[in-house]
Amino acid sequence: MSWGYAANNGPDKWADNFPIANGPRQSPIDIVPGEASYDAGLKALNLKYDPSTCLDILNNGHSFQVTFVDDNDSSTLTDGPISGIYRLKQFHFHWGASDDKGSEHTVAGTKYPAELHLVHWNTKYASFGEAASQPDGLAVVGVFLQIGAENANLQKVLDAFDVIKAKGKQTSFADFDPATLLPGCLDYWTYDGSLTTPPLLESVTWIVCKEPVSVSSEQMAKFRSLLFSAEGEAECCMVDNYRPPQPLKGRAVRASFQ
Ligand SMILES: NS(=O)(=O)c1c2ccccc2cc2ccccc12
Ligand SMILES: [Zn+2]
Repeated sequence: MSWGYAANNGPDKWADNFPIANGPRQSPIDIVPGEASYDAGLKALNLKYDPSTCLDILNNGHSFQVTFVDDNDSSTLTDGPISGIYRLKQFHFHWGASDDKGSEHTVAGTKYPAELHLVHWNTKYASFGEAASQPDGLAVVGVFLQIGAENANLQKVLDAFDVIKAKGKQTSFADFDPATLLPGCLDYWTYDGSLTTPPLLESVTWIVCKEPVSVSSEQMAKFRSLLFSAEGEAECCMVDNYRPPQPLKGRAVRASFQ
């Protein structure tokens, strides 16, 4: 039985096969703005993405992801809370069965309907896979989605869903600029954490933007048209693919803004 988000293989069961699920730096967390400490030493995020590195879009059975060519420094994250150069590998989302839940991080208990994750790896390591096992190997930028106006940039991604409805489906996806999914203001909270899905490796510097971007309720319905299940299996809607907040265990959450 592989991991998932159902009652029999979901977040409460992950520790059975991945004991790190109860580790000291697990993600996501509830971010309490009043308890975050402003750090004047934190630099502004420097995200430089090249749309020509966009490769394909895949339904991996847990979410969908847009993958990028990462054999050069065309699409990178630098500055912010990290040192060195981190390359963009993929982005994906987490969302709920209804608009009142879906994000992984929460803000003083507030859940957003969805959360975007832009996954980057530290080029001091030879590959993504090697970086994923290092405490400073990965950096994920999280962006909350809130219900509002239709997001025309996001729509380009949603328009590809019809051909990746089932688990394992993949199609080419070119010339997409993920920077168009970022909020205008890049103020952020940052803390040391983990992948929010098995293997839950504690190798992620989390960078969570304070400002959400908009998504319409109709667009949220489109997210929910994807399937966890593969072709030929009983159809299972891809919804509620989020891990709930985990214990902070003494970690500091820093803010790049006052
Ligand atoms: N939710 S997540 O960003 O932790 C995450 C990854 C994070 C770092 C590296 C690889 C990751 C792959 C994921 C694949 C599916 C869902 C979340 C994933
Ligand atoms: Zn994620």
